[in-house]
Parts: sequence; structure tokens; C-alpha cells
Amino acid sequence: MTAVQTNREQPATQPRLPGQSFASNQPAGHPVPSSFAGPTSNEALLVWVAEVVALTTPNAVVWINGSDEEWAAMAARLVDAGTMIKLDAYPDSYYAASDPDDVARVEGRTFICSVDEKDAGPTNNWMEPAQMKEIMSDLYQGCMAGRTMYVVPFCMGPLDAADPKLGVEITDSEYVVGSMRIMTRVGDEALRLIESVDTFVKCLHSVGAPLAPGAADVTWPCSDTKYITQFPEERTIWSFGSGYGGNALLGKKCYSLRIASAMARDEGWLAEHMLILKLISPEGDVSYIAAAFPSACGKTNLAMLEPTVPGWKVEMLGDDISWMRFGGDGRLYATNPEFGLFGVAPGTGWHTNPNAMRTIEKGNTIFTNVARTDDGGVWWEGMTKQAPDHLIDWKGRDWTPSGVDAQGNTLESAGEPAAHPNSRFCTPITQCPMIAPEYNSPVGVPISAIVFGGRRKTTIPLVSQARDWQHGVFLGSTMGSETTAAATGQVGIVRRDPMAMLPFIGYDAGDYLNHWLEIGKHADQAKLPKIFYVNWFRRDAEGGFLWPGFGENSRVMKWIAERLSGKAAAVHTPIGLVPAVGALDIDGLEVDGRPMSTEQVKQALAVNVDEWKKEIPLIEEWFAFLGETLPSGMSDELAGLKTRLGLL
Ligand SMILES: Nc1nc2c(ncn2[C@@H]2O[C@H](COP(=O)(O)OP(=O)(O)OP(=O)(O)O)[C@@H](O)[C@H]2O)c(=O)[nH]1
Ligand SMILES: O=C([O-])CC(=O)C(=O)O
Ligand SMILES: [Mn+2]
Repeated sequence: MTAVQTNREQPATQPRLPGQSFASNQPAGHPVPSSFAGPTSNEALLVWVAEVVALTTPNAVVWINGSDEEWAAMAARLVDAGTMIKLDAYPDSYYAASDPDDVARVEGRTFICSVDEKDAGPTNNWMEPAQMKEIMSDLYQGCMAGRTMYVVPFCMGPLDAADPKLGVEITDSEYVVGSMRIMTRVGDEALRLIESVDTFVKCLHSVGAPLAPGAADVTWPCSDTKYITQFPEERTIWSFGSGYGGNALLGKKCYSLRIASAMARDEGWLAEHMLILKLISPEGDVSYIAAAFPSACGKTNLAMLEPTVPGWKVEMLGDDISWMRFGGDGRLYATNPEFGLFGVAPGTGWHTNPNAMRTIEKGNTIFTNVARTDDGGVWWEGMTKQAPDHLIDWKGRDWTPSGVDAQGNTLESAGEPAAHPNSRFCTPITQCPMIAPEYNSPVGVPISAIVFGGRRKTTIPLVSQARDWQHGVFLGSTMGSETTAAATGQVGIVRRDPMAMLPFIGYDAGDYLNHWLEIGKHADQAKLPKIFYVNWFRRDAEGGFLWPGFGENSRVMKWIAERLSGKAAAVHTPIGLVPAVGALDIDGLEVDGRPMSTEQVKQALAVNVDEWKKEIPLIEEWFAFLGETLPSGMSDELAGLKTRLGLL
């Protein structure tokens, strides 16, 4: 390894100079190479960085300060290397194409390495921590050769929080640095906080593609061998082999959900896969709502909702992750640990999510695996109803809507989507024009309703309300959803996804459900959020969506707000409370230019006992799989449901 680099300028007046502070503070006999230095005096951090340097043997080490100049220089290098292409259509925006085999989270390669296997539970892959560390240390050995190692200090959530959740990601991917810079609060300010604390999450990431001297690089280095590993007791993350999204931006799923859920269990709070929105009624009444839908099932879209119901307004606080803690007043307060949006591109357009379009139009966005237009813009399926006449697809090939070129030759890309179904935009949250002014509040916002929702063609009605907290936890625990392209594997298979957290619970799933019940038991019942269950994706006999979704979901949000204020009527059904006839505002609701029929609304809201009878064995199978840690409250709820359905 050559001399350490730091890209920060140290003014002469600053008392702490890189290297010097470390050298003078270094205890005798410390196992740190003497060549190492860094712009912090946090011993634990310096020792860890030195250990990773010794293990991974990078060419150079750069500490990220988070400045615009730093990113400008790095982006220029990424463009030179061909990893990113600068887009003409938006300011400071870039396109990146991943390796075709590195396009989504790899759940099969994701491990919870708790000390005791039982603590990982039946829903997680597990390996003994020491064994995993041995395997991964072998992989990490020399894995950054020929590359620069970046040290990225970051903070999840507002920097002025009472208990800021800090981390440092070490990575050999500049694409990851650029994305982390958008998604989290990175650089000097986070490092200043880390300087004074002992607890920060160590996040080690490598694309796993060492470069031999003089060897040419590829535009998206990665490895066929991938591991995404959490060590919950040590609050440590090791990731190897992938450069993509939740596999590589370790502040996101790995820290803010898997590690944070274990922290939350220990400390009495909730770390959830939820958007946070602020719903404002025409009278100015505000309700803050958190909603959990599985990956690629509508969180970003609901968070940015543009209501079609006159007078109603939505503002966004977060689109993917919510941390919820009790405030001094006994209410549950939510903060969004992230600082950016890593949104699904396909389906995002002016007609579905205009606020996302306005956000990315402002620039400063990294697009991954989308298609490119001839005028330096981007396109994906669903951005506009009609595709442009010519595109470069996400694999870099010519693409036309018909699959043939101007000469009539069939293109290699014929029949394939132009953008990958899990293509993404990564953009600063502050650019969203409807962001709530309180999005950066260190205490968060008091949540009045929690909404669960899956992607289900059948069975699950458009909206229902839980009778109480335990029933709501039951609804969340039994949630099923069709798999999507956000994770590798077959798409469209219904799987149970408790609270949309199946791939993200950092410990035993039964213990997790019990933690939810405990949260409810220790709260003032009157101040607990009310729990709802929605499904935007129910289909009719012809396979069409029964509900138009998107902006029209404001009608459902209105019913929820009016349930909270006691204004809207509901009727009891075996599965919970559903809108009474006329309680759901469908005034002016049109589908394909025709008023939506009351019959169709009825179908969307229907509780079909025959469908539920088919659902019960699936829930039973799921609960049996969860095993002995399943709380008895959940079995009680299942028995109650069966009784109400006439099955007991
Ligand atoms: N039919 C229908 N599709 C929707 C609706 N809301 C979102 N979608 C589509 O579902 C897909 C995923 O939506 P997102 O809002 O990005 O999902 P997400 O939950 O934020 O996804 P992650 O970022 O993976 O966690 C997109 O293609 C959307 O267009 C809806 O109300 N109805
Ligand atoms: O983590 C990712 O890659 C993207 C995401 O938000 C999800 O899958 O829920
Ligand atoms: Mn997500």
C-alpha cells in the first residue's frame, strides 16, 4: 500500500492535522501500521480502518468529507472510467448501468450472523459469526488491490438528534460513495459526531474485484460470490461482491433495518420498512401516517401522493424507512433515517407520480439501469404511455418500441423492456417539492395511523381497519405479497411478508412480532396509532386492476383520516372494519374516462369468505413455520378469525 491520501484540505489554523493526531495519541504496541493516518482521533475508527487496509490492500485511502468539490472530482473520474455517463437533460445527473447479474438485493446471500442460531430465527440465513468471518476474510484478502479505499462517515437521521445513529462505510466503489452521499448525511459533520462517541456501526463493503497491476477495469466491477452479512450483537455489517442498492449502500437496509431492528428490540423502539407522510384535511387538520408495503409495492408513490380529492393535501417525510420511538407525551414519533430517495423507476411518470418527476427534474440524480434517450435524457416503462422511437436500453443496445430498426432488422433487444424492472433513481429528498417542512426534526412526528399493504390479486380488500393493536399486529404478521423485481428470484409468487420486513428483520421473526405486541402493551392505548390494511393491487376477472390507485388512493387516505377523527362510518366483517356503504368518497372517480361503478367499488372492498377460507391454511402454514416463538396473541387472533369465518 502506498501512502495514505486524504482529500481534505487542512487549514493551518486547525489544531488536528491528519496523521499527527493519530501518531501522538497512539498507545504503545497498537497493531496499526505506522503509515496509517486519518482526519479523526477516534481510536476505534482508526484501528479499524488500519485493519481493513492491511486486509484488503488498497492502493490508497481517501476519507470522504462530503463536499460538492469532492463529488465533482469523483463524478468526473467515474465518467472517465465509463461507469457513469453524464446526462444532458438534467443538471449534474448521471446514468450508470450495472453488471446484468448485479441488479437487485440478493436475499439468498444475505445472512444474520447472531451468536446463537436461534436468534436469527427461521426467516433468515444464518452462519456462525466466526465461520462467516473466516470465509469473508479470505474473500476480503487483497480484494481492494489496484483500487482506492474510501472511508465514508455517515449519520442516519438528523445530525442534531439526541442519540444520532452513526456509521462508517468503508468501500472500494465510487458509485457507492456517490449514492451514499445522496442517501445519507455523509462527511465532516458525521465524522465530527463520531469523533466523540464510541458507538458507530462498522460497515465494510467491497465489490470484490481486485485489479492486477496494469489490468483494465470494467465499468461495473463485482463478483460472482456475494455475501451481505449482519453481525447484530457487534452492530457490524460486512458486504462483498455486489455494488447494487440495498446490497451495497449499507446505511439503508443493512443498518437502518437489519441492525436497527435489533437495536430497537433492545431499546424499546421500532425500525420499520415504512414511508412517513403528512395528510392535511381541507380544514387544516394534520395526521401523520406511516405505511409498510414490501419492496416495489408503492411506498414512494404513496409518500408523494397528489390527492385527487379536492382540498386534501399530502406532504412527504420519508419513502422507505421509519424509526419510531415513544415521545415524552406517550405518542409514537417517527423519523426518516435517510436523506435521499432510491426509487423504482418503472411506473414513475407525470400521470402516476408527478412529484417524483419534479424531484428528479431538478438534477443531482444518479439513474441506474434505466434506458437513455437520444437527447441525453432517460426513459423507462411507464414514464410515458408511448415509448420514444429510439432508445439505448439498460444493456447499452439499440431499442425501439417495435423491436426492429429503421432498416427493418430485428434488434437483439426486441421483446425486452428498455429499462430493467428494478431500475432506480437516486435523488436528494430535499429536492422533493412537497417535502414536509418538519422532515428534519430530530424528534420526528407523532404517528396517528400505521398502514400495512401488500400486492395481492385476490382476497385482500382495498382497505380495512384493525379492531385494536393486537389485531393490527396480526394483520401485519400475516401480510402476503407477490414478489417483485426488487430482489433476485421469481417475480409474482405470493409469500408472507410480515410488516413488509421479511428480508429485513435482524432477529427471530416470532420475537419481532412479540416486540410489536410489547410496544402496544406498554403504551397508553388511546395514544397508540390505529392500524389499517390496504391493497391497491386487487384484480378483476379480466386481470385488470379493480382500483385505479396512485392519486386516487387519497380517497382511502381520507377515509383513514376520518376514522381517526371519528367522522367516517365502518362496518364489522370477519377480517376487520371496512368502509360502510357511502363512507368511501368516490365522488368524481373515473376509470378510463368513465365514472367508476359502485359495483366495481364493491368488488374492490369485498370480503369474500370463500377467498378467506383459502387464505387460512396459508396463514397456518406460515405460523407453523415461525415456530415456538410465535406469540400466543397471534394464534388467538387466528382462532378468532376462523371462528368469525365459520370455520371453528
Ligand atoms: N397499480 C398500481 N401500481 C402502483 C401503485 N402505487 C405504486 N405502484 C407501482 O408499483 C411499483 C413500485 O412502486 P414504489 O412506490 O416505487 O414502491 P416502493 O414500495 O417504494 O419500492 P422500494 O423502493 O423497492 O421499497 C411502481 O411501478 C409503481 O408504479 C398503485 O396505487 N396502483
Ligand atoms: O434496498 C433496495 O435495493 C431497494 C429498496 O428500497 C428495497 O428493495 O426495498
Ligand atoms: Mn424499500
